Amino acid sequence: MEKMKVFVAGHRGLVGSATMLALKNHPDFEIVTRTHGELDLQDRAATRAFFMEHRPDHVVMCAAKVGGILANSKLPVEFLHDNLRIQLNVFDAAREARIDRMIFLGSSCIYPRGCPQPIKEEYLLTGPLEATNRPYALAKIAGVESCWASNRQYGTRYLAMMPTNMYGPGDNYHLEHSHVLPALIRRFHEAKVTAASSVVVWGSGRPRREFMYSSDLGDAIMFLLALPDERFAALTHPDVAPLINVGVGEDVTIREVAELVKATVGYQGELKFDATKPDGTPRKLLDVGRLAALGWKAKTQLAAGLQHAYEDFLKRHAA
Ligand SMILES: NC(=O)C1=CN([C@@H]2O[C@H](COP(=O)(O)OP(=O)(O)OC[C@H]3O[C@@H](n4cnc5c(N)ncnc54)[C@H](OP(=O)(O)O)[C@@H]3O)[C@@H](O)[C@H]2O)C=CC1
Ligand SMILES: C[C@H]1O[C@H](OP(=O)(O)OP(=O)(O)OC[C@H]2O[C@@H](n3cnc4c(=O)[nH]c(N)nc43)[C@H](O)[C@@H]2O)[C@@H](O)[C@@H](O)C1=O
Repeated sequence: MEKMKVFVAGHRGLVGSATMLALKNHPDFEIVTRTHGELDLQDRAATRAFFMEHRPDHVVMCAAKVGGILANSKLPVEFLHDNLRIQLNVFDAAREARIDRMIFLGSSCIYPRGCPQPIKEEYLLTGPLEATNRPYALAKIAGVESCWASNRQYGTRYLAMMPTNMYGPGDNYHLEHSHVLPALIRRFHEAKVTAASSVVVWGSGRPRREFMYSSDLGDAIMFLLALPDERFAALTHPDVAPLINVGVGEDVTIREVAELVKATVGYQGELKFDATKPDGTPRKLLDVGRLAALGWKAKTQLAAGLQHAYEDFLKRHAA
């Protein structure tokens, strides 16, 4: 059987590297990658040339401008425009190169701030968005519509996956710009090393988040890539929004997860909540029934995932 050529865009990021790990030894796939330095997806002509030359059978679109709550709040123009530009270039090039299948990565923040929980795919565009990440969410919603419009107009099979908050090996551990878990892993670790008496946790500690270990997302992407054609086609039928949630099905408060990170790192001091920092959306627990009905479920428990993530942090940053 001929191998399926898959372009993993953003293969060195948190999600892209987990996707690479899941695909690596699969005999049915030939993987194509380009680093950001080799191919800037904001460069329209270069993106087009790459797609026309390589004509992959499938694209896994993990390349994006990504960051935590503060990065999103401070750089709204970049989070909107960079993501829109990358997406327009990739979707247009994919159309010209007649790419039939794509998995586009969105995020659970595309759903309305106040929507019922757990969040079903059909709640998209039923209410106002959370202000701290509205520009990013709007870019991602445009990506969902690009998938759907292309499926309707050109008969493609483009699917948008909406993952919950991710963490795992190779995460961004920047103290200001990263997501909550890598930031807390680093802050608790540094507090342990310096014997600091307390660690700052942003916001009130009351928001709830659902956290998924990145290798589980790699596994879910692999599962969808390997679905038989007719089952993948059912998810991308032009009459249905091509949207599928991916998460673990349960959430915790930020205070609870901070306590878990503290225990994982082995820090003995106190937590101090910084109310000057934004809480963001109060809750965004995904309904993962659609993916479960296909036969996929996340495997990694939060405590075990945090342990692996901390070990990875130690290896990369604290040697
Ligand atoms: N992390 C999370 O909690 C979540 C992530 N997601 C989604 O998953 C996807 C991947 O996120 P994640 O892996 O965390 O993000 P990362 O920031 O870890 O990785 C993003 C990747 O995209 C690459 N990239 C960025 N801009 C360009 C560009 N102009 N041209 C080429 N490559 C580019 C980056 O390369 P470089 O670093 O060299 O710039 C990097 O390899 C995103 O779509 C995100 O929305 C969804 C939900 C949660
Ligand atoms: C994946 C997702 O990620 C972002 O949305 P978010 O879920 O709000 O992400 P976050 O991880 O930054 O924060 C989660 C919660 O945690 C609290 N918190 C405590 N202490 C720290 C801390 O030290 N750093 C950070 N970043 N947050 C902290 C923080 O105040 C908030 O209440 C968007 O990019 C969005 O677009 C998106 O898709």
